[in-house]
Amino acid sequence: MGKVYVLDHPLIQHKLTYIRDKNTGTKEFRELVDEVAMLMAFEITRNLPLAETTINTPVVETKAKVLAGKKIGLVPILRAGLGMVDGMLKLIPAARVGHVGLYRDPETLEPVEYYIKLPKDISERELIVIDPMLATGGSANDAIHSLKKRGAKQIRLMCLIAAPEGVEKIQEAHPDVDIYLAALDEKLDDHAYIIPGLGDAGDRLFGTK
Ligand SMILES: O=P(O)(O)OC[C@H]1O[C@H](OP(=O)(O)OP(=O)(O)O)[C@H](O)[C@@H]1O
Ligand SMILES: O=c1cc[nH]c(=O)[nH]1
Ligand SMILES: [Mg+2]
Repeated sequence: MGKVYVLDHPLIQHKLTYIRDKNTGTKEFRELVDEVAMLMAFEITRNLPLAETTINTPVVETKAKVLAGKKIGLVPILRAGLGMVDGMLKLIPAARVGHVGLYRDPETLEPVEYYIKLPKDISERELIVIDPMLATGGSANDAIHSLKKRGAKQIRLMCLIAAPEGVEKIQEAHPDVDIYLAALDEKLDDHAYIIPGLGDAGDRLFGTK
């Protein structure tokens, strides 16, 4: 079964509080999501392999470490996932970015895919699927199925906030996928919104409500 990591770094937790606050406006919300995504990228890249190289400092020749060149792909789920891409690219600037467009039908709560565009070599990349919200898990589940159908082999999922229902769904459907969160919340409400959550991530990011 996939592991669940809650990234409890104090800076992530502090910023998440302001992201949740309904009095935080669009500009600040966007900036905070960007910052938290960057901090989460720092944590999620902890296990990247290193290689040894030889360099010359101004004083002496020495052995030093460089990234071993593991290929990474970021896959935001549109729309809300877009808000986390730039923050992650600040730390992983060479990552390729694929896009999966999905929205959750407000009546059926079923995800509807409307767009997909991925780097050609996804089977060679470690993919990080990004979405601020993991609620029922339907959207992330579909996105991951879509990626696997197209050859993806190594996938991780990174979200700001998850409900236990969403985590369970991904763990059941994709036991090979580890999940990285800033918070694991209490439950879903009757409209499948996360409680306490942050409201509608896409609307708050793009000011559409
Ligand atoms: O786990 P689920 O129950 O599937 O819900 C989570 C999905 O809902 C939100 O997207 P939404 O459908 O609001 O689309 P948007 O990003 O375009 O606003 C969110 O960004 C996730 O993609
Ligand atoms: O709480 C939720 C659930 C789904 N999508 C959101 O944006 N927020
Ligand atoms: Mg939305």
